[in-house]
Amino acid sequence: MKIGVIGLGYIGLPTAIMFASSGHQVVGLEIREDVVRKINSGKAHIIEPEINERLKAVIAEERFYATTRPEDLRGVNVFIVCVQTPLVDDKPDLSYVENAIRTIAEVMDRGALVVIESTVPPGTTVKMARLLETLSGMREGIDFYVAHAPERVMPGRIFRELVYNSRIIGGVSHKSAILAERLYRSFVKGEIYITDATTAEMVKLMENTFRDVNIALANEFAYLAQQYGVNVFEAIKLANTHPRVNIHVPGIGVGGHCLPKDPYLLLSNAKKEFGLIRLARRINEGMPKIALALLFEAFEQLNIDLATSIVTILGLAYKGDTDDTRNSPALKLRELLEGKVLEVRTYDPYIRGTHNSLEDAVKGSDAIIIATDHREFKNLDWDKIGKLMRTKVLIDGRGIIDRPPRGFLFKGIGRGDV
Ligand SMILES: NC(=O)c1ccc[n+]([C@@H]2O[C@H](COP(=O)([O-])OP(=O)(O)OC[C@H]3O[C@@H](n4cnc5c(N)ncnc54)[C@H](O)[C@@H]3O)[C@@H](O)[C@H]2O)c1
Ligand SMILES: CC(=O)N[C@@H]1[C@@H](OP(=O)(O)OP(=O)(O)OC[C@H]2O[C@@H](n3ccc(=O)[nH]c3=O)[C@H](O)[C@@H]2O)O[C@H](CO)[C@@H](O)[C@@H]1O
Repeated sequence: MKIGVIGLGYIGLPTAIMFASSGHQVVGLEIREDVVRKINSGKAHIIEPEINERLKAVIAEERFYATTRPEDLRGVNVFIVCVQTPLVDDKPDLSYVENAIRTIAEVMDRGALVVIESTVPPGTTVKMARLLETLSGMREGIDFYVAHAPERVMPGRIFRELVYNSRIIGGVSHKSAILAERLYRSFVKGEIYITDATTAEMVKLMENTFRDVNIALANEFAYLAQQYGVNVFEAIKLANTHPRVNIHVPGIGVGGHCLPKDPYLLLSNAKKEFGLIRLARRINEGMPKIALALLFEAFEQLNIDLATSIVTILGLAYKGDTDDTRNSPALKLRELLEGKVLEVRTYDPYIRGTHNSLEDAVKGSDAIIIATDHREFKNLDWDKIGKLMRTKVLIDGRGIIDRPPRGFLFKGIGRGDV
């Protein structure tokens, strides 16, 4: 097959590489010129295990290249849409998907298969198929085919999960789903389940909403544990010994491109709702404030003047071992602190523009707030760090410190025991 992948981000680039290494000829269309240049030089612009080796291999075999020119998609049999679907002013911004569809309409031949991998509100894939019909004058299910194949991979494990995860494929027509199933079989070893496009859209959104609501429940438990003098992590470990209980991990918040917006995408086309999903969102969005309250409490206990204090945030990424800062609670925390304290510093080994070294970031600082569970932060030498600080306050927003380090005033989300 000749495949065109539209949007070479966290999902599109690994997907393009995967199809190319499974024997297809792949062209990646990307609007960002800097990204195209970097990719064609054999270097990925995102952090993901194995990505650079795999990218170099498919470029060397001449199975893949990136381009900004839509004309390069002429002659393609399969289009895969992997563009972003963010929220803007609390509403889904589907303009990237729509633009991709308009590009496809200009270059698509009869018989083409169009797969939307981007996460979209229920009803979008059918709407996009109708738009393609209007723009091309051809009929879906007869002249061209449209399916939704939502992506379920977890950053950090993308190349493994692309192969071994099960997939849901929803066709606008049944034939579209069958064609898409055949396509994904070129590398998927997991199950492939076929359904209609709107069900597939809802399944994807339900999965992420399930996770978000469960994290909100864990966060509520953490807040209660703080008041009851309980270590919530110990309590969760014990509760999870029940055969039907699986409480998630509480923390400073829920970031990333997906979980903070997918529950809203799920609600966006509905007229009525019960409110649970929205409440869970509000709880998770409010968690940076809970971490901040712990900091203020600690400063009050030590009589530290907030206005002249220096606070260091460890981690800017939305979760451990990634460089992705989209919707990161650490950014929200920084925003909340700015203007209230004398200086807010950040250190993230994966992110340029933060302090160059941990030592640099903590020297003379009054407090450290752990906002990301990077591997590097799990076994730090707290004695050494403490010696560099002006005042030794440590707030754990990610439950990665089991025993409070000596000499520190330690507080943590869910740590009512300290
Ligand atoms: N990141 C994840 O972990 C993840 C996992 C599963 C599903 N998803 C979903 O997949 C989709 C993509 O997410 P992502 O994280 O890869 O986003 P991303 O922002 O990393 O990548 C999207 C890319 O598409 C490009 N683009 C936008 N419009 C374009 C156009 N018209 N033509 C060519 N290129 C265009 C952008 O420049 C960008 O590089 C979203 O809907 C997301 O919800 C993401
Ligand atoms: C249903 C599901 O599994 N979906 C996954 C999810 O992937 P993700 O990269 O967004 O990763 P998460 O691990 O969910 O983290 C998000 C944020 O929640 C915080 N968190 C997490 C677990 C917890 O118990 N307590 C927390 O506080 C964490 O720190 C981070 O800020 O969406 C992708 C895109 O759709 C999916 O493809 C992928 O399958």
